[in-house]
Amino acid sequence: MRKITHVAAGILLRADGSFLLGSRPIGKPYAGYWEFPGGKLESGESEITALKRELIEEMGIEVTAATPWIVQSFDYPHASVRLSFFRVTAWQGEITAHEGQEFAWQQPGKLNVSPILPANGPILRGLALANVMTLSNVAELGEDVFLARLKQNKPSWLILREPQLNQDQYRGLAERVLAVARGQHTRVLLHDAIDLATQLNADGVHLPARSLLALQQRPHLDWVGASTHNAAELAAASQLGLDYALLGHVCDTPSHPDQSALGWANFSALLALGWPLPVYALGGMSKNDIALAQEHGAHGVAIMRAAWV
Ligand SMILES: Nc1nc2c([nH]c(=O)n2[C@@H]2O[C@H](COP(=O)(O)OP(=O)(O)OP(=O)(O)O)[C@@H](O)[C@H]2O)c(=O)[nH]1
Ligand SMILES: [Mg+2]
Repeated sequence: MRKITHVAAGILLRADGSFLLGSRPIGKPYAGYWEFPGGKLESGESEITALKRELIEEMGIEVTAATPWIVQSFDYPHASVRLSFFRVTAWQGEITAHEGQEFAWQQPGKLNVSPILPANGPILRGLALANVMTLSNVAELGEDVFLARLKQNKPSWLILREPQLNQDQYRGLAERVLAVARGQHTRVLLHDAIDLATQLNADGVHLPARSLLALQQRPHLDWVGASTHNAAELAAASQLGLDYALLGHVCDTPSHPDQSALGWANFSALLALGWPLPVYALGGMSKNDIALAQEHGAHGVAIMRAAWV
């Protein structure tokens, strides 16, 4: 087996959602390619320590707030790398090119520099995901109130999960929700309905764990995510190349009174295994929990009840 090179890289984020790429200096493998600043762990170093050291060395900034995000493994001709990406939201000092590299702030989905390092494709996709994933709640609100709140709140991502409805009822609801969503930039993921999502040209599908485990390959839809509860399900979602996972439930929630909560310690221990896809904390979450969830390695929070009040 090839030796694995451990790398820590930082995604510097600004409040407007833009992130920083740097060009690889002349003389290194893939010179001129764009990457996230960072570099190899020295022996005995942790990922976060390496990240802080590399960003001082390469660009003269001191990281003051960073949370673990995703872990991507990739085989290059010259090396097998395991890249631990951090979201860096605060730093001190002026960004300065210490190695003759160039820097460019970029918006998710609108890159104006190229080429990007081959391992970084999924990372750029993940950056287009909002830090809140919203789950519908027609079951409790009724359809009229739900549709009114959907127009009012305009969530950027919506999972339409209504297991109490039969197929015909769900299809009717999906058509009405999509009609609203298209006018207001809400992306809609249908729940456990790959064929329907394709027929209605929805933005994607969200799979419950049992469907995730039964799938052999990623459905051909733009966005595909899944609900997970443990390492085996996270591994299945990773292997299929899904775009995100929900992991929970983290705290007790009225929707699953019979299942015991993971708690934050188990949640972060599961995420510390290192997954190549962004993971949302699910179960008893509200927007106030975003920072806490990110400190525990999440991309953000998945919210049901609290999203519609
Ligand atoms: N820094 C960084 N490295 C990446 C990214 N994506 C990616 O595949 N890599 C790979 O990770 C490996 C290590 O990165 P590096 O060349 O920055 O390491 P370093 O700063 O310690 O460089 P040095 O060994 O010349 O001092 C390279 O094989 C590089 O191709 C990325 O986004 N950022
Ligand atoms: Mg480097």
